[in-house]
Amino acid sequence: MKLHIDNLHTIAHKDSRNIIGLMSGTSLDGLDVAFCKIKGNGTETLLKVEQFITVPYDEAFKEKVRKIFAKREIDFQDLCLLNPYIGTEHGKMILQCLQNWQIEPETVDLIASHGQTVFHAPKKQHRLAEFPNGTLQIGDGDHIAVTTGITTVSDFRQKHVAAGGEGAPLAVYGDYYLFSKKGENRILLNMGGIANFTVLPGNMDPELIFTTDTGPGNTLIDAYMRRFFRKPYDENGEAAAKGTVNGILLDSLKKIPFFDAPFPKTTGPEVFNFDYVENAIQKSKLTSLSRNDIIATLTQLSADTIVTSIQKIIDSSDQYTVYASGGGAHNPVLMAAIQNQLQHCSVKQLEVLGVSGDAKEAVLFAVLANETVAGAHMSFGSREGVPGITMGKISFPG
Ligand SMILES: Nc1ncnc2c1ncn2[C@@H]1O[C@H](COP(=O)(O)OP(=O)(O)OP(=O)(O)O)[C@@H](O)[C@H]1O
Ligand SMILES: CC(=O)N[C@H]1[C@@H]2OC[C@@H](O2)[C@@H](O)[C@@H]1O[C@H](C)C(=O)O
Repeated sequence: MKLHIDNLHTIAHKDSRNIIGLMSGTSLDGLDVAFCKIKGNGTETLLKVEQFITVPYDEAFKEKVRKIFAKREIDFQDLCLLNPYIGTEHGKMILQCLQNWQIEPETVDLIASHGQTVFHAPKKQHRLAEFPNGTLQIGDGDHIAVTTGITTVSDFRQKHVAAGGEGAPLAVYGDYYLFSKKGENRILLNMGGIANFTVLPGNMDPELIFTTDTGPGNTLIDAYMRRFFRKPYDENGEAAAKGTVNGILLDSLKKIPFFDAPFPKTTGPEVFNFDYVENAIQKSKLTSLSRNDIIATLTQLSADTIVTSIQKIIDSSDQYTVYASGGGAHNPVLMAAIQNQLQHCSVKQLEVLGVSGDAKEAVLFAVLANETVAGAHMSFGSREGVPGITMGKISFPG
């Protein structure tokens, strides 16, 4: 019975660990799989991303998840069944990736699985005094471990909540360990379904790092593209570029409690969804607005709320470099709208730091699992939203 613990002990003491990081984000585009070699831990972490792929979800898979995704009312059986189903499917996808990459499963030390967020309910959003922050990720780790035969670390967000956080953003830990640079003030901006950023001051003081979600990244654009253009997203911002931003709709979209709530804060498609946009359109009496104008306005909303959030946090006299990642970094209209408003910052792609912006979140979970097995205690001081903890639950395959 000691066997698994002995194995884990060996992994913890290895010079270099092979860890597969997995992320299935709010965009539901697919499973991001990053095969990483990681040495050291904490600020001494050395990372090499050996392989990366997004395994696309087929429509049937997406439909199954959408039945319960970010919904207040669901069929409880769907939730119960999807938890093992997603875990097993993710396990099978990993085995296929390993086969394609000609990597023997036995050489993988750990899988680090985020799972699929199905509901995110921070206290600031649910406002039920007797309940804490809540967040739920499914795609059970035991099923991944048994399917692949590889020890799996999963369900990272619960510890963050237990330690007083909202369960997100967790990127801040990976950002600090991998991308902090003495002498350069950095902002790591990720634009997935939801956008978030981490402020990494050039003095490396962990007490001064900061992170928050800002609101929509691509989730609203995607929802509108799906409904009206029958496309999964606005490829290269083409629809946005053909439209004109409507100021009245933009103002109406900004009038929700999330944008007035104090930082740090987190959110999800429970708030930023099709109905929220429809309500704003109805309230502004703009029902005949062209579809391209709506996409242009939604793109501007993402840019404005990202920029406003950054401006509220950093000192305008400080120079920052912004490193953008996530699918939104591929949208030139969104990127230009951000750069135009952040004149004193230079906005670059994360790739210039040697890590693919698409792989960043999957890599993050590999780094977090590395901390779970080999990390020492890190203190981030009293900064809200960044408790000094390790995260994740360990599932043995046998
Ligand atoms: N070429 C492109 N042009 C415009 N948008 C793009 C492009 N490529 C990807 N995207 C956008 O990026 C989205 C996927 O981003 P990403 O994979 O970072 O999100 P996610 O990880 O699912 O979300 P989150 O980080 O919120 O959990 C797509 O749904 C699309 O909106
Ligand atoms: C609850 C949840 O899944 N949140 C995601 C989501 O997607 C982006 C943003 O909202 C972020 O806060 C988080 O993911 C990243 C990986 C994070 O925790 O940093």
